[in-house]
Amino acid sequence: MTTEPVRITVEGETAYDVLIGRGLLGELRGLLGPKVAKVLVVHPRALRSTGEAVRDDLVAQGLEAILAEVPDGEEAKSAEVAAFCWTVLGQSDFTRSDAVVGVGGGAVTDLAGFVAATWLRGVRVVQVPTTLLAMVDAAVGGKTGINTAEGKNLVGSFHPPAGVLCDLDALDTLPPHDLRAGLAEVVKCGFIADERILELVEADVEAATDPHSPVLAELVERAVRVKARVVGEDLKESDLREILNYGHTFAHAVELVERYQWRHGAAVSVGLVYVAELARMAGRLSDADADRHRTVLQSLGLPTTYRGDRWPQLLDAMKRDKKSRGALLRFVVLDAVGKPSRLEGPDPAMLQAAYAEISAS
Ligand SMILES: NC(=O)c1ccc[n+]([C@@H]2O[C@H](COP(=O)([O-])OP(=O)(O)OC[C@H]3O[C@@H](n4cnc5c(N)ncnc54)[C@H](O)[C@@H]3O)[C@@H](O)[C@H]2O)c1
Ligand SMILES: O=C(O)C(=O)C[C@@H](O)[C@H](O)[C@H](O)COP(=O)(O)O
Ligand SMILES: [Zn+2]
Repeated sequence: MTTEPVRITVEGETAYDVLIGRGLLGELRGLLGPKVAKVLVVHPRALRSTGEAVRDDLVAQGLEAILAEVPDGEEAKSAEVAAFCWTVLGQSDFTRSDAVVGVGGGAVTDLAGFVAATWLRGVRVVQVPTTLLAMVDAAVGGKTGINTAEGKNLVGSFHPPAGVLCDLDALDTLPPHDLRAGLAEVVKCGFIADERILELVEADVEAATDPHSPVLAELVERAVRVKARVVGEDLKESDLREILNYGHTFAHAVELVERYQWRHGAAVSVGLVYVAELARMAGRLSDADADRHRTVLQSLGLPTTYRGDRWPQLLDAMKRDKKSRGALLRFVVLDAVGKPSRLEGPDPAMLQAAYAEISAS
């Protein structure tokens, strides 16, 4: 069913719209802009038919559209896959007036954004996120990138999209564990900036995890509004944008140690509990607010503990977090719900003690 979409504008040097609704494919041509003649549609293997539907729709509107099928999940975020996309663009003579469309989860939108940012030093990209996580977070805000052997998102660029289409119909085929993974980023937004998100989850967890419920639609809208406000003010993460990285210092370390076999959202869930424990130990966060992290995330079926025998590897990975400055580890912490701040250079013993608090026995 097609309904009038919610439109959220992300401000900045080149403002763009995030559309949230159902049956939105018809909006894609408009977001691509009038000058575009050729489009590269990047999609994961699992979404071949969705990629083909997008391509056929663009062709029917007189554009030349070419598919680039990439691996599912985190495997798409590699230099090799980016190089494959550059080859397709080169062999198809893509110029600066052409565009890339990313159709998929956050891994694909990160890759597609990176390919668009680097091709001819930057062409337009429109994102069509198909996971909850990509709708509320990855596809919005212009952080693009790929992984290297040493860590997550270590190569990338800030390249805002020309538009984002969050078609909630895509969630119908999303496995429940992927829906939960997306909710971890929604909950993150609740803790850093919009307590109503936490209240909605606490009031009705069934509705929060039902892709057809108006509660989930409201959660998507609220999370996108948080992200849009933050990136609209600080695209390049000079300060404010760091709050979107809440829980991610530990989360990215878990993803690397687990060789990306954990979903990003699941790792974020554990990372949120870790950093809440750290803030509690540093005397910054109350017991009640720290406990609330565990309770809300557990109620959604998200992990809140991690194996207890990986400290050296986790610490090593955390040192390469982008918020680090030289040898100084920096964390986004909360002083209270909705009051993010920073914890710089915490005592190594406290870092390890917080790990002990979340370690599975
Ligand atoms: N750039 C940012 O600001 C930002 C923000 C948050 C996360 N991320 C990145 O996003 C990635 C995680 O994204 P994700 O959680 O969407 O995972 P994902 O992209 O790995 O997708 C998960 C799986 O779901 C499949 N899939 C996608 N849509 C589907 C659908 N509608 N139905 C059925 N299957 C579907 C994919 O093919 C994949 O196998 C990570 O790499 C993370 O670093 C980036
Ligand atoms: O948009 C941001 O800024 C974020 O930090 C959002 C995060 O949820 C996201 O996982 C992001 O990709 C992390 O970026 P990184 O700079 O830590 O690699
Ligand atoms: Zn994230």
